[in-house]
Amino acid sequence: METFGQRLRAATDARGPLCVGIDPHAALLAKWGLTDDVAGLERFSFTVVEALADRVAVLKPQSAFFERFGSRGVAILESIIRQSREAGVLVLLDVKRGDIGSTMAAYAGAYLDPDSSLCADAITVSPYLGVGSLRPAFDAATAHGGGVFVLALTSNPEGPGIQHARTAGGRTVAQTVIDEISQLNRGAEGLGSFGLVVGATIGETGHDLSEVNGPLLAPGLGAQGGDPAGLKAIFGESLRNVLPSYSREVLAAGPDRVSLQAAADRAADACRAVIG
Ligand SMILES: O=c1ccn([C@@H]2O[C@H](COP(=O)(O)O)[C@@H](O)[C@H]2O)c(=O)[nH]1
Repeated sequence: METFGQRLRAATDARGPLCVGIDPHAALLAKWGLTDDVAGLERFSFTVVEALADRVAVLKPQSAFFERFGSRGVAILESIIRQSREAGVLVLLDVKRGDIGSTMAAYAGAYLDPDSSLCADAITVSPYLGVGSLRPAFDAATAHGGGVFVLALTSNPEGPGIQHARTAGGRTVAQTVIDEISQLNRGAEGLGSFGLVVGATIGETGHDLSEVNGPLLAPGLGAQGGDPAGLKAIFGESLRNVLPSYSREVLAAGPDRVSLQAAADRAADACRAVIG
């Protein structure tokens, strides 16, 4: 079975290193001339999938914007995950789950087991209960060829308060997460399937990403002020494993399909110029 890391590498080699987030903000629905309800959510999401599924390496639906419409929103999330995967684009579900191991096993079943209608290629998780508590997600990903991205150095300004704090051993909390994920990718053939989330806004922090050998999701480009030109300072020699991610900056170009595609192409070109 091909691993998630191998599938991601093939996708970025073929289509360029770009992830586009599907974040149906109320403000974007209004900008697109859509109603802030389930019908607007559906039109918005399917338009993005139809415009970009054969163009970008990864689509990243943000679960929160679907959950806010309850079960009918989650049903649309299920549909776009299925349609996107059928169209050949990898789906990273940004759902940021994290809990004690026994509960984490249920989340892993929901998002990484192919028998679930919410199964994606990969998910985001939070290590706040300890990286070890995420073990059921790592095991499910290994069993089913999926991927897991663990929050390490997030793009928001509140992140460093906790992520840069020092543990008893002297390393930062983020470096501890980075090192544990690096261990999981040891011995992987090609790119590992266990990734990290490292914001494109954080600048140079002195964290060592050189041993990760897994994908590095870089959100925060565009709307949050991150710029592809800043990626080298953050990622250094690990630049080749970076998966830059844009949501609002690209989505704001809709609803016209050609404009959405042009915005994604511009973002991909800007990232390719830095990452190669
Ligand atoms: O550190 C993080 C982790 C996740 N995100 C998510 O990415 C998108 C960013 O959207 P933009 O419109 O491009 O700002 C959003 O879904 C966040 O929840 C992040 O921004 N930072």
